[in-house]
Amino acid sequence: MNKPHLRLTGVHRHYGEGERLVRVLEAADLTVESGELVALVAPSGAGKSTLLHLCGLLESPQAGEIEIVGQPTSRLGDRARTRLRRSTVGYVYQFHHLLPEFTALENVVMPQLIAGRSPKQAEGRAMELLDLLGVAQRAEHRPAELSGGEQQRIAIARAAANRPRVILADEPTGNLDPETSDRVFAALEGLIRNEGAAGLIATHNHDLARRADRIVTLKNGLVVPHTL
Ligand SMILES: Nc1ncnc2c1ncn2[C@@H]1O[C@H](COP(=O)(O)OP(=O)(O)OP(=O)(O)O)[C@@H](O)[C@H]1O
Repeated sequence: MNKPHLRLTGVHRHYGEGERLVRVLEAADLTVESGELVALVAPSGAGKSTLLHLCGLLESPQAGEIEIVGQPTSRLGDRARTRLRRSTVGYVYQFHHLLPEFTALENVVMPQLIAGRSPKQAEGRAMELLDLLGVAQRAEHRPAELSGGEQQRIAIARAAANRPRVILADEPTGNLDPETSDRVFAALEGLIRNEGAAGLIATHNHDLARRADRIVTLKNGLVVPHTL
């Protein structure tokens, strides 16, 4: 049975104060179930990155609750938040942020070693993911030796390495050509569905957004259903 792996209830997030006050989210609600892919489409400055940062426990709301796999996070201290984030959330950025001095394989192994997996287990999982994403033959290459699409698929493998229950992606195909965007999106989509993660992907690409189970946008500080 599907369970919500990600749930936001009454979330407020604003920046600045007085004349500089920017209200981004006001009592926003959002639920993403296991294995569900939700596309977030909204104009620049609407608050997509803010919403993803909140879901990924990289920022905190001023009010409201964010639950990850049923665990409320508003009262967690910094260490507990970091632990929960590392064990449950995979984050893919527009620019891959791979470590340049390490190979593709090492980049995917690293977060698993931090999570306490043995090097052998970590390598096995990393190769399985690189294979699934069609970049296994690039395992020993460093990021600078890879194309943009390959780098991004390795970043997806890294985000998925610890079997996160929540996969968040902020414009993951923003700097890729249409064909590569398609492959990268398909890779993310496959992982979310096969591994039963809750997926939230911000994208400006309407064709890709239409492949999601649902599309949402941000309006008057709320997360609302959207049709393209
Ligand atoms: N640290 C901050 N301090 C002040 N204002 C901020 C901060 N972070 C974001 N904002 C403001 O919050 C609003 C939402 O920003 P956000 O980056 O979430 O938008 P976005 O939809 O991701 O935009 P884009 O598509 O251009 O990346 C913007 O008006 C932005 O200026």
